[in-house]
Amino acid sequence: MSCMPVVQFPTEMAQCALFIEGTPAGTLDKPEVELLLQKSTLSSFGRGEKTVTDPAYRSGREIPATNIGFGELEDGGSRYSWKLESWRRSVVETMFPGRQVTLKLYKLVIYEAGGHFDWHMDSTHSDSHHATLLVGLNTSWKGGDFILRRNGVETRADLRPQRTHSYLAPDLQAIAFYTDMEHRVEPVTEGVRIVLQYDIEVVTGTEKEMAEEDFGDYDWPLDVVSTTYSGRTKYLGVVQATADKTAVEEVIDTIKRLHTSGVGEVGFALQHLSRKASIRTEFLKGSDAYLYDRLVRCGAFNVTLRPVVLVESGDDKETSERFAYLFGDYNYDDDDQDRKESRNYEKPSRFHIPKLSAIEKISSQDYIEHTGNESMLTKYRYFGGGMFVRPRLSS
Ligand SMILES: O=C(O)CCC(=O)C(=O)O
Ligand SMILES: [Fe+2]
Repeated sequence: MSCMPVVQFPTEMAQCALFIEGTPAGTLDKPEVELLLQKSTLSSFGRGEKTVTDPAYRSGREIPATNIGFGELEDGGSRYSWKLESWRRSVVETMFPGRQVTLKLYKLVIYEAGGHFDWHMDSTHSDSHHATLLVGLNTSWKGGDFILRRNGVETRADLRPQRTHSYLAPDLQAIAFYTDMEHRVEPVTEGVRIVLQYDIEVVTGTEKEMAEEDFGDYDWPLDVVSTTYSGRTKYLGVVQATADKTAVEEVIDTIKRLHTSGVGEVGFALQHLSRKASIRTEFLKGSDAYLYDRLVRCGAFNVTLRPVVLVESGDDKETSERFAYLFGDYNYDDDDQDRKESRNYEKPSRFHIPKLSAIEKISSQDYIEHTGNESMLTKYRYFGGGMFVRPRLSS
């Protein structure tokens, strides 16, 4: 098992003060609901390249990050920054081991009775934005469960504060998930549901080196992740959909066998979707990151990542076969710079992709129509990637 696509964790009630446009609006454990409602605007969402409002699809209100401030009620220390750092660590340990990540507040969302948000993947706000963190504030509501879906497996999460012991104050609930996880918010039937939403960004290159100098080394080896995670997760369905060690060893053996039998290159689809520009080793997630790591570490392979496109062989959904081709090789405008630069890269043959693959998902009309919080320019849309494995020539 490796880095997890979703993690839920409790976080102690924080008494840090909340400000909206500079006006005190209570604390995270006692927000001024009326004021928050007053300061909020109707939420829209992305429908392809357009941003629209449609209460049948999404009904809710929001306050953008630029209008939100945090402070301390009590003297000493910086409670909000401590909270933020503890959330960040929880996310790194479980979802991005060995990476440096930052949390950026995106907005505060409010759902009153009737409020809901139908299935979507979150729109991404930069090439390094790879996951979302939600923290439910201490208000009371009924309904409004948060449902995640991956490979057809649905998991339910409740962001209402929860008590671990009758004599303790309830904990706030946080949940983080990769942006390409489909999710929805069920209708709230009573009360008001208020959630802080953060973009989780993966820091790379020189930015990363600077951050490491500042904060020391927070990197955790992949193998501790399963231990860290097992105490926390309820998401068995999702866990099973990620790679396990045995499966990875089998994949390695199979690739070696294919290479020995004369196959020059073995290609397969990445499990996780991202922007085309984010199909890079430093942004690999979940089982993709784990598998890549194993393939490279075993020393026998050269591994490349490429954007791929899905092509179906026939009109009939049941009998047609799905193949992936390198982006640019199949009736596509050949303006992809990466590809031009890799002219000496020999074309791999097309490869099969399984029925439930993520790449198939983004080809569906449903996905094209719903792109999260806002519209997505075509170049920023979710894209499928492929991992291509050649034998490493021994010198
Ligand atoms: O309110 C929530 O739990 C999350 C809402 C959501 O999915 C979104 O705003 O993208
Ligand atoms: Fe979302």
